[in-house]
Amino acid sequence: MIQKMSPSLRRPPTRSSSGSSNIPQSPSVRSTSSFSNLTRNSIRNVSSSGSQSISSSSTRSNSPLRSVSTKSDPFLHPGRIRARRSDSINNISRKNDTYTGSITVTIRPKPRSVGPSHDNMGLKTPRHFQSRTNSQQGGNTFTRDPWFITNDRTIVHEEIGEFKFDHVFASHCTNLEVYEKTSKPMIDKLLMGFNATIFAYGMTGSGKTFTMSGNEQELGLIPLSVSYLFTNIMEQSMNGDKKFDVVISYLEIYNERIYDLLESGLEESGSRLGTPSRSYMSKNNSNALGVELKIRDDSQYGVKVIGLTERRCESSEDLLRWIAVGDKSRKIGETDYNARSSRSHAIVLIRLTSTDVRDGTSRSSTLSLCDLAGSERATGQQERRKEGSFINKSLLALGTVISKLSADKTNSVGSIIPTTPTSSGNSSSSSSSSSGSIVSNSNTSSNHIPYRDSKLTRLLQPALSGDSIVTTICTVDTRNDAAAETMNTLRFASRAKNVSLHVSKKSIINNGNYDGDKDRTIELLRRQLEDQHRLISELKDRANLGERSTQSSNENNYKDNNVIVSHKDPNLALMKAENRILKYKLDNCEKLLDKDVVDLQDSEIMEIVEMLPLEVGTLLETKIQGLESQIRQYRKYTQKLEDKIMAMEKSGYNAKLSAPCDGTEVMELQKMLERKDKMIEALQCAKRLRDRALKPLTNTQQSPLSVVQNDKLTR
Ligand SMILES: Nc1ncnc2c1ncn2[C@@H]1O[C@H](COP(=O)(O)OP(=O)(O)OP(=O)(O)O)[C@@H](O)[C@H]1O
Repeated sequence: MIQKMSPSLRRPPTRSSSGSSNIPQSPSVRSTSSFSNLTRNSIRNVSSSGSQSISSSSTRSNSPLRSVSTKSDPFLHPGRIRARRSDSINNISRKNDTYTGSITVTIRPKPRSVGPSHDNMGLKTPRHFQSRTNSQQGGNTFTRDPWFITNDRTIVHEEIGEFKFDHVFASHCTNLEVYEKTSKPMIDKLLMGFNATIFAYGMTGSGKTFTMSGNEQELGLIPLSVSYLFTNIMEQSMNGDKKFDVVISYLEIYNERIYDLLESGLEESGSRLGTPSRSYMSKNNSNALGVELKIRDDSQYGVKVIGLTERRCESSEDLLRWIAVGDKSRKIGETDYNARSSRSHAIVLIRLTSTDVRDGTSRSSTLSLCDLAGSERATGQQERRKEGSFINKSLLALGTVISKLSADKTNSVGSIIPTTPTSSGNSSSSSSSSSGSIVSNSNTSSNHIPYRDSKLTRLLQPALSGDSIVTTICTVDTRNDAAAETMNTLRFASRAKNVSLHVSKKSIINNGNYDGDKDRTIELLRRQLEDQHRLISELKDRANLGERSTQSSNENNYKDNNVIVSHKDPNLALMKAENRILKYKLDNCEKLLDKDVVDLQDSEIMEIVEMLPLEVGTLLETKIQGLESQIRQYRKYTQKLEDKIMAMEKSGYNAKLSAPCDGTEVMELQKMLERKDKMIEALQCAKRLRDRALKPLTNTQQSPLSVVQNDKLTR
C-alpha cells in the first residue's frame, strides 16, 4: 500500500546532534565493495581519525507511542528489556582479569535513501518494492516508516512499542561513528588480552558488508579497527617492553561448508588495494570453491578449523592486503534485495600475541570480525534459493543458540560462573574454552545449547559460551516493507542482549623457547665478553708495569729472590720471574762467548757456570781441551825462548846483544814472550772457566774457587 505521510502519522521529529533531519537531504548511493578498494592514504587518514572525537549520532525525540507489553517474549516486553539492559561494553563490570557483562548490542538502520528503488548503481528493484513505493516527485516521497529512533538507545515501532539497546545509531550515521561505539572499545579489550568478537547481523541488503568493510567513499569497521590496532601496537612497541605478533586467517561458510579464503592467496598478495575485491560469483568464482575445511574440538581454543591458513602481518597494509585477497574469493551473488549480496558468512580472525620482552611471557588474544550473510525471503533463482536456505538455516541455528543462552540467563539468575576447561571440548552445552562460560542452573534438557546445528554456531561456540567479549551490530531496514525482517532482527538483538558473558583474559604462556631466552643468553655472553676484555686490558697494564719495573731494577736485584714483582696473579709473576732468569742467562752466555771473558769475575763465572746447561759445558770442555793443548805448545815454545835468552846471557855476549842485529832479535823475542804471556793468561782464564763448567759434570767436591787457586799454583 502506498501512503503519503499524513501529518497525524508523521513520525516524531528526530534531530541528530548535527541538527540534520533523520532523512539525509542529498543521499549518495554508494557501491558496496570491500575496503580493500581503499588506498593506503585513506587508511592512514583513518588511522589518525580513530581517536578523534565525533559528534553524537543519536536522534532524540519523545515518542508519542505507548509501550506495548507482551507476556513472554522479552523482545515484546520492553519493561523487561529495560530492566535487563544494564550492561554495555563500556560499563562491563571489571574485576582483575575478568569482564562480566552481556553481549553488547547496537542497532544500525540503513538510510532510507539507499533503498533498492533509489540506488543509482543499476541495482535491481524488487517487485514488491515497486508496487509499494510512491511514484517519485523529485525523488523525495516515501512510504511511511513504522520505526522511529527516539534516542541513542531506543528504537520504537509505532504499534509494538519501544526497544532499548546499548546503542541505536541514526540512519545517517557514518561508519566512523559506528566504529567508535562498537569496535574501537573491542580493540582496546583485545590489546588487554581478551578475545573479542564483532559480528554484523541483519537481513539481506541492510548494510552489514557496508558497515564491516565500507566502500570507496567510507571505510568500514574492519579497516578502521585494523588501523587502530596497529597504531596501538606501534605505540606500545616503541616502549621496548613488548613485542607483538599479528596473524590473520580468513574463512567463509558457504552452503554449510567452510572454505579458506587465504588458501591460494600467495600469488595475489601483492599490492591490489586499488582493485575491487568483491566479485560476482556467477562471473568470477563459480568454480572457485576450494577444499572444504573441517572443524575439530580443541581443548585450548574450544573449536579449531583444521588446516586454516595463517598469514603473519607486519603492518595494517599487510593485513588489509590479505583481506583483499580473501575478498576476491568470497561468494557474492545478486539477490532481489542486493545486487552484490554476500552468499556466505565471512569471518576474519586476527590473532594478536604480545610478548613481554623482559620475562618472555606471552599472551594471545583473537579478534573475530564476522560479516554474516543476510536472512532473505525465498527467491525464484534456484541457486540463490539453495544458498538462501543454507543461510537462513544457519541464522536460525544462531538465533536458537542465542535464544537458549538468553533463556538460560532468564531462568538462572546469578548462574554465570567461570568453569575449568574441559579436556575434550565435546560438550555442546557448556564452554570448551578455558576462559569461562555460562552455566545454567536449569535442568539438563533445557540447558542443551545446540551449537552443533550449524557450522556458524560451531565456530561461534567459544565466543558465545564465554571465551570472548561479544559485540553485535544489527543492521535493519526501517521501511515498512521490511518490517517483518526488521522485527526478526530486533528480536534476535533483544535476545542477544540477554546473553551474559563472564570472560577472562587469555592466560599468560611462559614460553621457554621464547626469543627472550636467546636475548638473555646473548646479553649474558656479551657481559662475559666485556668482563674478559676488561681483564685482558688490566693484565696488559700490569704486564707493562712489571716490564718497566723489571727494566728499571738493577740486575743484582735478581740475586734477591724477593725481587720478583709482586702481582696479584701468581702465574703472571712466575712467568715474569722465569723470563728474567732466562734473559739473565742469555746475557751471561753472550758475555761468556765474548773475547773479554777474562774480565769476568770469578763469582760471576761461578754463577754463570751454575746456570749453564750440560750441553754447553760439554761444548766448552771440548774447546778448552783444544786451548790446553795450545797452552802446552806455547809453554814449550816459551820455555825454549827463555832457555835461549838465559844461555845467551850466561855466555857474556852482552855486547853482541846490543848490536843492532842481535838487539833486534832479542827485542822480538821479548815481544813474543809478552804476547805469549798474555795468551797464557787468557788460556788460563779459559781453563778456569772450563773447571767451573766441568764442576757439575764431575760432581767434584772441590769449590770453583779452589780450582782457580790450584790453577794459579800449577802455573
Ligand atoms: N548505512 C549505509 N549508508 C550508505 N549505504 C548503505 C548503508 N547500508 C547499506 N548501504 C548500501 O546498501 C547496499 C547493500 O548493502 P550491503 O551489501 O552492505 O548489505 P548486506 O547487509 O551486506 O547484504 P547481504 O546480506 O545481501 O550481503 C549497498 O549498496 C550499500 O552500499
